[in-house]
Amino acid sequence: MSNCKTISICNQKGGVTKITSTVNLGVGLAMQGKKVLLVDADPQGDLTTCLGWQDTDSLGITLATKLSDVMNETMNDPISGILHHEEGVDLLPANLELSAMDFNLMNAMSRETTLKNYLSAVKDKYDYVLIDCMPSLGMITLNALSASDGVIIPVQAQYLPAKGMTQLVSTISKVKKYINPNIKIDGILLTLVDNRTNLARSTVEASRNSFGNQAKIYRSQIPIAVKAAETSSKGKSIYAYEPKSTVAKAYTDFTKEVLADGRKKERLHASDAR
Ligand SMILES: Nc1ncnc2c1ncn2[C@@H]1O[C@H](COP(=O)(O)OP(=O)(O)OP(=O)(O)O)[C@@H](O)[C@H]1O
Repeated sequence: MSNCKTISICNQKGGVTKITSTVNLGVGLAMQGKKVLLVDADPQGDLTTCLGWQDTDSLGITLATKLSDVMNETMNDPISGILHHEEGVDLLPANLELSAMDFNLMNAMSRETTLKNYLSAVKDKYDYVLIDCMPSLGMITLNALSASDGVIIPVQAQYLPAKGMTQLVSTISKVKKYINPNIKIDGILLTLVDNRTNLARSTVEASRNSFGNQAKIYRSQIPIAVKAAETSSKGKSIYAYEPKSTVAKAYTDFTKEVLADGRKKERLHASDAR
């Protein structure tokens, strides 16, 4: 059995730092010696451009290619087309071709598990697969959830998207019931936190109160900072761009929490096996 853990970074609300968190968690895990594959599951290809591949249209092989290969049973080399970033993470990129897949998957034999089937061919090469989900709950996101052991939900602390969260939690519950019994919400990551004001502090507290019963809220919070916003145009993680920043420190702490969850799971498996 593969020891790889697959995590979807998911929230159907846009602009909550899904991409930034995927990059910095991924590179953070790689810095701790883990082998990491990032999967861009958004046709906008923003994770791909954020990591430095600006011209996404020129990419010959993307996630769309891999999903088509699974559907048409034409997969020859699952690893081909995976890109290597200089900070030690691999990337399965995306571009606009992925937008057609939401429709194409509708008619596929195992439409919800096509991505899972692809990942099963590459998982043994990685410790973590992180899937950056698009801000909607369509077929591609359903495929991401069906392939995942865990979900991390970045939430902008200043807003209380209670309704959106309810929808997402209910979708994850349905995926668990009908498709993927192993999935669990690993936790909620409070992002874009501005701790300088009383209002911000009280909204973080309110977020804890309103989401705390749905899932764990990570102790680490990602502060709002211009330097973090700048990384998306630099093709780098925050550790390479501004290693001493509060955001780099916050993502390092968050990475440690994610690793600690992984170790807890390993211990549980080991004691189950005894
Ligand atoms: N800690 C931060 N402080 C300030 N700005 C940030 C921070 N992290 C990310 N940003 C900026 O916030 C915006 C949204 O971040 P990001 O693109 O990661 O969100 P997203 O949820 O993936 O968006 P989308 O839903 O469009 O895919 C980007 O412009 C990004 O550069």
